[in-house]
Amino acid sequence: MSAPTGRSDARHGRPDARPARPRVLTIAGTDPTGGAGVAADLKTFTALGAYGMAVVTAVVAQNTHGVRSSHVPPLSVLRDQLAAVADDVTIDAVKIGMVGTREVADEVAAWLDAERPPLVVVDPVMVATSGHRLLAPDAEDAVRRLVTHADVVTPNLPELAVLVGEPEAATWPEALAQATSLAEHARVAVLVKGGHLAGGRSPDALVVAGPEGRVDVTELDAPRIATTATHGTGCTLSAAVAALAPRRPDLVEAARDAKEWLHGAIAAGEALRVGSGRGPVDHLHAAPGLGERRFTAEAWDAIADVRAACDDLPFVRALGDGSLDADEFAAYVRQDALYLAQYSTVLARAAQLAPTLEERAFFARGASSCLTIEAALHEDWLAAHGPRLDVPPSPETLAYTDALHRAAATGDYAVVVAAVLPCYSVYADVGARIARRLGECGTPEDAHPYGAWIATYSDPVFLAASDQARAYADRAAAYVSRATRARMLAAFVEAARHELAFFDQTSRRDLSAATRERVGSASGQR
Ligand SMILES: Nc1ncnc2c1ncn2[C@@H]1O[C@H](COP(=O)(O)OP(=O)(O)OP(=O)(O)O)[C@@H](O)[C@H]1O
Ligand SMILES: Cc1ncc(COP(=O)(O)O)c(N)n1
Repeated sequence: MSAPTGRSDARHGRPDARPARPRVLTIAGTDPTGGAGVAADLKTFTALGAYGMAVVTAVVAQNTHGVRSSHVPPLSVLRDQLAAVADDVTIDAVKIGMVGTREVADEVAAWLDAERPPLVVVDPVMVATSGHRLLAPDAEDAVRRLVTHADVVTPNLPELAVLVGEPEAATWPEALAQATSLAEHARVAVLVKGGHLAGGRSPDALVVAGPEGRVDVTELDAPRIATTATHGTGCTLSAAVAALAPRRPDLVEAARDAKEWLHGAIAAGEALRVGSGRGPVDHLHAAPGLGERRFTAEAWDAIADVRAACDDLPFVRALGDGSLDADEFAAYVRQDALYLAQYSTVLARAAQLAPTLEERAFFARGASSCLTIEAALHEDWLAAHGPRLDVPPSPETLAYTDALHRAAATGDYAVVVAAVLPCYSVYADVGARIARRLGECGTPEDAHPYGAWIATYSDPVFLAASDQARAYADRAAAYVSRATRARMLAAFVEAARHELAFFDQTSRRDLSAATRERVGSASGQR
């Protein structure tokens, strides 16, 4: 089982009242070149769709070559900043970076005790990539205490060694053993970072100690990128976990997405040409640029052939002009009912993975209404228009539902939303054109044999749901890596092609004849 995402919003007692953008606070030091500390954290929050806030613990004169000086303002300055934020703003998550001194660490720990933010990520910053100390040696105990106030701690290998009081791990298994020991003793999830290991991989792992001595280890592996853009990677990863965790079902999903997103940022970092030392990562690598196309606009263009082909299908034409054989229609409806039962479970998965309460509710309602419609199809339409036929799912139905289940199995919300989208949009699109043609012919809906059915295509409630699903897909696509966006597009196109095959199935394999045979043998009438 995965770790919970965090405590409920005890202070405000209204976890459900969270807006779509989590309000995330960083408490950290500065970097005037913008690669690490609060600057990196605020860029990360913004790039990942969170609202960012910052409390400064230390003013650090540093660049891509190293730290020149560091100044920790009087404690009252820290206290006033923390109070100014907490007195006014509901905080959904906190990321803590450089604390610098024992006094700052203890002050922040006391503030966490008083405020109890729903999610706390501690990056136990001790030494910069350049080798300069960012934590006073006598502050290590205070950082160990601070870690016990966190939900997640994100040490690199030297920091992990200090936290557990052992020599630095030389191998990944040693690092995992130390992370397990920290998770068990400090009762905190440990996102241990293997960036300092030698070799071609840069492994991380989320280690969570559960009840009765159980420990869950989720490895998050990635190839090591040959680059100089590694300044601020630790700051960026912990900030990404804080920004994503309020909108992910658990910490595993948040850590996985944070790592994937950071990987893209590291890969794009050198192209920024910032500084001549170890440069920053590109926090904007996955953000939609000005004028960049929405995912659904791109996806819609990618299935232009499918949409045109739908209009030309004999089934769609006959449905539109009312000449469709009633048995053929019944065979289609039966497959639709079988499809909807499966589609419902995939919508339920989307609800489970959805980042916001609003999206969770939307997809859960969708899952529920699929079952209602499916039951109605059985009870009403098939009962009224022919005997109930327990036909198995057709190859087209199976192929479509298998593709949807595969998308659901990725556990990636963005991919699942893309896969379920054609059932909304292609259906609405084809239906709108059939309904328009009906209107142009002057045929009233109630005079058309399938008028009631066609009316469901253009039902305003269904069209609004279709628009909403599109908006959610665009929102999901705005904060994913290019690789995930490509997976979204592939899932969308595949599902759209299955929509086409689904519409075509009765004419293609003459299910109507098979249906007639069954009807004949079942009822002895034809
Ligand atoms: N060259 C690289 N290629 C791919 N991923 C990397 C690379 N270097 C670091 N990472 C990743 O960046 C994150 C930070 O790792 P690292 O172990 O360097 O932490 P850190 O030392 O706290 O970072 P910082 O450089 O900010 O001090 C981890 O997710 C790690 O796997
Ligand atoms: C204010 C601040 N916080 C953290 C780091 C660590 O980042 P890195 O190890 O990449 O230099 C830093 N350099 N400055």
